[in-house]
Amino acid sequence: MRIRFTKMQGAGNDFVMLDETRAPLGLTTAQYRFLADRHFGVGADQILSVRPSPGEGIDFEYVIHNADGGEVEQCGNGARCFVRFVREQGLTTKDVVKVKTLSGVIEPRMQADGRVTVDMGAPVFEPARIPFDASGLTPEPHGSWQKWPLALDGWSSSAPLFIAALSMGNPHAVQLVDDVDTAPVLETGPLIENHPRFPKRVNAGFMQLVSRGQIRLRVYERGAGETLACGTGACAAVVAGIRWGLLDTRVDVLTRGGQLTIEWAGQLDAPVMMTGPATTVFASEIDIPDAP
Ligand SMILES: N[C@@H](CCC[C@H](N)C(=O)O)C(=O)O
Repeated sequence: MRIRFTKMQGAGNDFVMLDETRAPLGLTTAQYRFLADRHFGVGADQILSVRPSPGEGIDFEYVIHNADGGEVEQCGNGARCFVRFVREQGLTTKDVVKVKTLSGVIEPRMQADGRVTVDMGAPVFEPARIPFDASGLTPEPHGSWQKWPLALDGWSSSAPLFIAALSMGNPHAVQLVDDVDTAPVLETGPLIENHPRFPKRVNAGFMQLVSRGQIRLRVYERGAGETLACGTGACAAVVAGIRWGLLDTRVDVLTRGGQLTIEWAGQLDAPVMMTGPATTVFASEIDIPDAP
């Protein structure tokens, strides 16, 4: 089957965008994996399939697949690319587009400077809703909140790991590190991602404080490995930093692929606002192997 796609990136987190507004492509897990493959396919961290309106005043629906082919609930950088994609494809002329995702309805908004702002909704802290199995763990107080101890089997360091566990529609474990350049992201990232206390696996964030208004961040993403930026990961890190009393309500997040700005007022039900770039790289067609 030959399909048309658009390659996009947001702060270096890259996407294959598929227009399924006229007809579903019906791709299998193996075909998503093929598209994401950097040697045999197009290459991407995630694949976003844009589908028609599900009604109720919502403009579109989209589904997100990680590079490993698994479907996921939410994607911050993808949400910004989505709004640029539907406008460039002539699917809408709106500046604010309502889209249904697996974790709820979000509203990306085009800004006059070309960046996109997304209301990512309120963070979720209840362990069962992340989901995070906190049974038998005693959290340590930190700022107005807490951090959870996490034992990492298979990691040699004797230093205990303390994390913030929260959901931005998808699960995140955020830890503070002295220096993101020397943090063991590639070594411990897979151990955290697959930790048995996270039954749906987790995105592992490594946050370095620069000031109360700036952090550096690396994220080892569930189902994709380390990416150049993770939008929901940036939201999760800033929320954790604010609740820990370390950050102000507006924070610039420096990732290896670019800068995002995250704002959160601090009330538990307040939405997290994310602003950042979204860029089209190229559009083309590709033959994809028949299913499995
Ligand atoms: N890159 C994304 C997050 C994509 C999904 C994530 N890997 C997960 O499995 O939850 C972002 O920008 O938020």
